[in-house]
Amino acid sequence: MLIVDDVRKIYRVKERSGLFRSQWREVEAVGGLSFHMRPGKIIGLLGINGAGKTTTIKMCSTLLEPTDGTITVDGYDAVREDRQVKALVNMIAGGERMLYWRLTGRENLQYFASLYGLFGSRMTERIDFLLEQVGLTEAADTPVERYSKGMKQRLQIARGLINDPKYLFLDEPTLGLDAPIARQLRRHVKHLAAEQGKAILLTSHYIHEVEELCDEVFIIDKGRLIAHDTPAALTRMLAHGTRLEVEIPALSDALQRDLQKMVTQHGGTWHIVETPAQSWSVLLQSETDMTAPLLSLLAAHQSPVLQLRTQQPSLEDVILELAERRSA
Ligand SMILES: Nc1ncnc2c1ncn2[C@@H]1O[C@H](COP(=O)(O)OP(=O)(O)OP(=O)(O)O)[C@@H](O)[C@H]1O
Repeated sequence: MLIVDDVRKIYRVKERSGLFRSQWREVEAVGGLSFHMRPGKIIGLLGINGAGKTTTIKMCSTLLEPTDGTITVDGYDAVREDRQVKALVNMIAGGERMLYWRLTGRENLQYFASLYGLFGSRMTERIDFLLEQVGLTEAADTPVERYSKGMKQRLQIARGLINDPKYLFLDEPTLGLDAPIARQLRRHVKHLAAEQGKAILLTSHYIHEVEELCDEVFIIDKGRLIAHDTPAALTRMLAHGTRLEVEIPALSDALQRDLQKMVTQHGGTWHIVETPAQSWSVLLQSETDMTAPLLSLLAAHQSPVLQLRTQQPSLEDVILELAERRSA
């Protein structure tokens, strides 16, 4: 298990305070964060304001030392026993950092393998296996500068798996990827956890991605934990109300007046979302379910219902609600 226990990180930043003077200012990037990573589980780290996600990942992967608190990985201390910890962890960042463009995919992997002390036939076997796993066997000997975005991202995955880490950190892994490639990558991440038992920590600005992949979500604001649960429980706990979208062929003044009356009685709101040719689409929001009164109102106006959809609140609504509360 990877255990982050009450970890703080303070950066010291030098700032000019006059023409010839400068002074040090402290920035608390992470302030007393605790969580666990377990085999086969994917946890999501979602941030609100300058949350400290990247700093946390860097501390867990031994690239930065915490100012306070401890990180232990299978019993090894991430600061004192960083060599043992390095063998157990790895990080995959989105974008195109960390790859050497002039080298081929295989050469890139050979370089990173050598950093982990892998040489000879063990290295060749591992690289062949990973190239196969990410579907780059054919392109293995092509320079990376000729790879597409999706191929570079798959090579990043192979790079992050070179030491067969038990704990894997994915920092914005789908950043800038086209939808089909991002979907393929999400499938791969699920597979790594479910089939290979990797413990995965994911940060992403795409909240639907976190919702789809993560067993648990930690929401942090300015380096502090403000909510932690499964995506479903967080959604139930925080996002209130229901949304109804109804499509009708006509929206008379009389119907608009009665709709307004009904919505006011339920303490809700309504507005027209789109007006495709020959129909009207209306979105209604309230704390209580308005389906039954809406249908009887439409029946009273002899208005056919072309479509009726109920939208449940999403994790995205939860994050927006939390962000609003915290800036209020
Ligand atoms: N090297 C550094 N020196 C000083 N301050 C830093 C440094 N790195 C990060 N910070 C500050 O620490 C805070 C947390 O930064 P961090 O990059 O960890 O957050 P993040 O959640 O990953 O942000 P984002 O989602 O914008 O990438 C921010 O206020 C940032 O300005």
